[in-house]
Amino acid sequence: MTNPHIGNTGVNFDDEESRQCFLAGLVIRSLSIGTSNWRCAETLGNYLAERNIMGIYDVDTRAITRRLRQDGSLIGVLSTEESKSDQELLEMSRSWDIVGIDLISDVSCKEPFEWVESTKPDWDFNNHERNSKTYRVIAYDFGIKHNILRRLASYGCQIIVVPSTWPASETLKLKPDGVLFSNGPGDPSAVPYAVAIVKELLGKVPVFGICMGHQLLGQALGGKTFKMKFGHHGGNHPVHNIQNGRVEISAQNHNYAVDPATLPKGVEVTHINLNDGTCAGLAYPALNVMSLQYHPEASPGPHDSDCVFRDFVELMKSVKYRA
Ligand SMILES: NC(=O)CC[C@H](N)C(=O)O
Repeated sequence: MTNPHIGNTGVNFDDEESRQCFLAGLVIRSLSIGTSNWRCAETLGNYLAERNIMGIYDVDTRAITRRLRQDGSLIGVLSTEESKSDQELLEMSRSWDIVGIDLISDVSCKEPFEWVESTKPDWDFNNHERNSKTYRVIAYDFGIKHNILRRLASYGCQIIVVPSTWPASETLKLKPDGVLFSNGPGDPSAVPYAVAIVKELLGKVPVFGICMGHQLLGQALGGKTFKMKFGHHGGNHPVHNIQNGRVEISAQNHNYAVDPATLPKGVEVTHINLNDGTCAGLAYPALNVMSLQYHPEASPGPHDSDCVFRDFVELMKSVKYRA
């Protein structure tokens, strides 16, 4: 965390975004000595300890951030074994790399399940123009954030979540109006089985990709993804939505991006990250494809991108009534 003071609001369970905390470790500058928030259910320290997640404080995280901005992402090691020599720690760091590793399999659900919960009315920030029709959506879980499912449900979707390896043929048997490819950790080139599923569904049903889902779509359309110097991580990334000319302030968390120069003709770049000009969204109207590189469902920050869920519903609607 770059913010120096962490833990002052504690942790609440309503804000958890997956069935389990998949964090490997947390590095912060200073841990708040007290918690004060009306939603707080537990302190950050206890939350991590109960889940056996390593956390370290009193680290100059801003110095680390400056180093990473200069050199690009680096591998670090966190250990509780004080007996390890510097040499052993260096060897540990060299034994792991994010590139080429399938991080999806461990976090994806193992069986399909139905999702019904929508955003609680008190928290819903955009309940006008709601679609009353119900659209059936199959959501591929590559590490899906629950708020994506809540937002889809709030926009009138009936959702079945399926594992990352769920065959395209089984999805089509469920006669969906649309398919969502979720966010998920790691290198999109390390999961060719997922790209193959996406490819098989292209053109057969409207699809929406978010983050990892967007990268898998990029590859399925014939494009390439690449690892960025240090990625995009934060709640305030400006994005130019080319379709309506607006700038959206968005939440982003990814290390890879789609290289638009590698995409075939007909694929449109719909969104651009204004910090570095990278591709932040795609559309391929001929195949009813749309995708975003960032998190339209993220609600701790601005809600500028929430309307993309309505766009997906509109896409499903237009295909349904054309058929
Ligand atoms: N948030 C995500 O889905 C991350 C996307 C991808 N795995 C990356 O790190 O680039």
